[in-house]
Amino acid sequence: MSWGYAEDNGPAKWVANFPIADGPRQSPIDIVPGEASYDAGLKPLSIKYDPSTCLDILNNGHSFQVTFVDDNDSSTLTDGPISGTYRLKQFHFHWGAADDRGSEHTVAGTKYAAELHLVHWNTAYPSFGEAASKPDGLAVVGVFLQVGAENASLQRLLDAFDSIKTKGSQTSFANFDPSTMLPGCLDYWTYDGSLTTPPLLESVTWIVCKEPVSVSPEQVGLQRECSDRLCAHRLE
Ligand SMILES: COc1ccc(N2C[C@H](O)c3cc(S(N)(=O)=O)sc3S2(=O)=O)cc1
Ligand SMILES: [Zn+2]
Repeated sequence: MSWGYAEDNGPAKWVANFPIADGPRQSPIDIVPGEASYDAGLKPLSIKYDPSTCLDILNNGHSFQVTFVDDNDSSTLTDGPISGTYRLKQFHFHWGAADDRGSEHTVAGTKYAAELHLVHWNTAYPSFGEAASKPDGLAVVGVFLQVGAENASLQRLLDAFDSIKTKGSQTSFANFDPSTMLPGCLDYWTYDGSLTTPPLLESVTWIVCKEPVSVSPEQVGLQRECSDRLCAHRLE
């Protein structure tokens, strides 16, 4: 039985096959702004994405993932809490069955409708796979999505979701600039954590943006409808 989000293979069961689930730096966490310490040594994030590195969009059975060419430094994350250069590998979303839940991180207990994860790997290591097992190997930028105005950038993704209905399917997806999905203000919370799904590796420097971006109720509905199909395929 592969991992998923159902009763018999969901997060409470992952520790059976991935004992690191009981590790010291597991994500997600509840971010309590009042308890966060201000670090004047932290720099602003420096994000430079090249839309021509956008490759394809795939339905991996748990989410929709947009993958990027990462054989050069065209799309990178630098500064912020990290040192060196991290390359964008992919981004994906987490959402739930209703508008009041879906995000993985919470802010003083508040869940958002969805959460975008932009996954980057440290070029100090030879490859993504190598970096993924190192404590400073990955850096994931998290952006909360809250229900409100329509998000034009997201709409282009949702239109593409229609053509990858079955689990494991993918389709080419070119010239998408993920920085169009970032909030205007890039203030962030940061902590050392892990992948939020198996293999749950404790190799992620989390960088969670304080400002959410908006999605319309219809857009969340569409994503949820797609995810229901994903759920259906999950049960396959
Ligand atoms: C062998 O090492 C591996 C390392 C990573 C992965 N991935 C799959 C994970 O599900 C996963 C979870 C991510 S999240 N929600 O941003 O914390 S990012 C990510 S992944 O695509 O990098 C696969 C193999
Ligand atoms: Zn994620």
